[in-house]
Amino acid sequence: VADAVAEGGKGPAWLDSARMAKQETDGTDWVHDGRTYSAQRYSPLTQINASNVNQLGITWYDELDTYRGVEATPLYADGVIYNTLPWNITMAYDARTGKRLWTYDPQVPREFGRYACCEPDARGLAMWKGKIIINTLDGRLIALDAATGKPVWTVQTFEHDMPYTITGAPRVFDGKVVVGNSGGDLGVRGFAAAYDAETGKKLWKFYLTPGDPAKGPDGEASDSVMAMAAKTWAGEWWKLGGGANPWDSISYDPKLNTVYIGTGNGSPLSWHYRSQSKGDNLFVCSIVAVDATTGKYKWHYQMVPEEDWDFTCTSSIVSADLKIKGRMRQVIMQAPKNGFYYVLDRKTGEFISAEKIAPVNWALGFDKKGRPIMNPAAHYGTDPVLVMPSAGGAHNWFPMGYSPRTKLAYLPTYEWGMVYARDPNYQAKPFRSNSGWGGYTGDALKKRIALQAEAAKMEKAFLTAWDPVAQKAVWKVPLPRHGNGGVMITGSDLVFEGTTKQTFAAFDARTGKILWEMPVQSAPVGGAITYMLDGVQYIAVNAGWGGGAAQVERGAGTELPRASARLLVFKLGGNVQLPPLKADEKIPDPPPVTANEATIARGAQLYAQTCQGCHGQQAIGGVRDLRKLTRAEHAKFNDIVLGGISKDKGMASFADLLKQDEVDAIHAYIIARANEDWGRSSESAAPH
Ligand SMILES: O=C(O)c1cc(C(=O)O)c2c(n1)C(=O)C(=O)c1cc(C(=O)O)[nH]c1-2
Ligand SMILES: [Ca+2]
Repeated sequence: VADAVAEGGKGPAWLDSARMAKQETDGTDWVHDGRTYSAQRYSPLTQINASNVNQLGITWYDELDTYRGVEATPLYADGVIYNTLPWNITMAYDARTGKRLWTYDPQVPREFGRYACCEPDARGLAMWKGKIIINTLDGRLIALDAATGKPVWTVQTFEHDMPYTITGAPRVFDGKVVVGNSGGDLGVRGFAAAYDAETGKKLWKFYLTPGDPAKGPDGEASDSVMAMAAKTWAGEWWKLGGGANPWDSISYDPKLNTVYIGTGNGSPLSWHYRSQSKGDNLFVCSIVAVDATTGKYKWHYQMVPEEDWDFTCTSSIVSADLKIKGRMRQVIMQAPKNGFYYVLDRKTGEFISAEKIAPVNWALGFDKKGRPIMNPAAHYGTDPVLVMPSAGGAHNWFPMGYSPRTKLAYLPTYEWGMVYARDPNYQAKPFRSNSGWGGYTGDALKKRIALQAEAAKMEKAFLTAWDPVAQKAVWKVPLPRHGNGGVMITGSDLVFEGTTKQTFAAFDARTGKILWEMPVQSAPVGGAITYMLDGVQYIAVNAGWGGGAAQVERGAGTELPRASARLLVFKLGGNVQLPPLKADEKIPDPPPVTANEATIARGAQLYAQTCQGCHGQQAIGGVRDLRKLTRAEHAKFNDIVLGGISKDKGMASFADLLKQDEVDAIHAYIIARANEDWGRSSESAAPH
């Protein structure tokens, strides 16, 4: 890459602290997940603006050859775009031509796909001093030579004694790579760890739930902090690990030398089964601040004590300096799944304010210290309860942004509720989905269906502009359905977002007026980036619908026919057309239903626990719509599920998890679903 040489001639993607600091005012590059350490996803570039954005068009695109969700925010430096896909397949592009310079496939063993709740996604990558740094679903952290894509060092960040995965981006903070992990919905012990970006040497590890007290200090967690946390738990929580996985946002303040770790739900998800309905369960659904050098605890703020709903405080953690009540405050802001927008002092962790971004009923308000006043009625028993928002979140991982010009935050919001009840027959199973929910029958099932129908009536989705000082929405643009993408904001006051209409759009940051919108055949869900090359401003985004929101849409039968994922690059006057969308494949003649109803019902339950993460609720859509299996594929069902013959396509054998009669029940369920929807195309499938 002849001209891909940074200032100082140190080679491509030569990012160091000095160049990182320059990003604050210089919009040429996009070198960090959230662009700068403040993670505002704001670029000062103004060449593309309200007067010309209607001329924006595609200048090149690349076929990414996957129907899985592409959630990554790409990076750009020195004429090269870096991108990462499901299974952590990573590539570099010549940004002038769109030609791939290298592709690195870390060969993630496909059986790890089953431990990813919401597809084997990768939300991003990092760079440091000529290296591109990725993590992998199976827990490796790999530094690649930015020029060649060849590994320079590799470390393993966890053992495989529990079903850990990684989907979040690694971040480099002044030479330290900080990584989190996932698995809170299955049962693991969440932690964050830091490594030296140049050598891969481990620097620190911070556990986010306490371990088995009988085992004493585990050598890596701070004893006094873990002792404090252990007091907030009951029972034998450590058996499933406790959860609190930092599966998305981890942020940093260089001046305070502080890393902010956003943590997820507990394992199991039900507070009753996790901790006997006792205690706050630190550090579940919290932001934990640690010293960047040592990993030592500084402070924490727990957004959801007594977590019971798969609320998650892993969403974007954005820093800004705000004038609040006449005083400049250094804050961090987060809109986690739980429906509130939080503003905290990033030095002390002091709670400044929180306000609802969507209907909420699990909390009734906040006390003086910022502890939520819990609504006891939202803690469900075996009788179903409608809780707002839902496990999908009023705002999930879709990147939030903040403009220092408009002083507004921008984020996709979602109004909905979900019916929760405890499964009376729950048995913890390692390496499986462990919610402790469901198992409804009889009257409980009837009540659940009625309550969920009520919740469906209030379903709304928006792009929301939020004033974090006044704590109120300034404008909201209604969008169809859940799962709208992350945002990117420019110095010309444009907000870019991918929508569930399968468009990429620009909004006026001050009014929400839509200024430009282009159909792109798949909803871009991750964050877009913008950069300057040869005096021209470009915008790049992955259009690859998928992830947790897509599962819900599939279950509701509202997923649109779409193209395989693409990296799209736009500029003013770009005039490249996408090829026409292929006609939707109809459900072919399925084998007849021969199983009895009980077997099909059992198959439905096993399907929900084991298959729907990739193949969609109700067997609709997903990476392969199983209603569309051919007769020949049906005949090979066992060889695929137990024999692993489709391993190369990402479908590893489930022989260690499923017995023959279970596979037969799942197969019976899929055949029943195919017969129900036979002759329809995916978008017209009836919801159940
Ligand atoms: O508790 C966890 O460890 C965990 C992990 C992940 C993940 O890694 O993708 C998600 C969630 N939880 C989750 O609750 C959730 O809603 C979710 C959505 C998505 C996605 O990629 O769309 N991932 C995850
Ligand atoms: Ca979760």
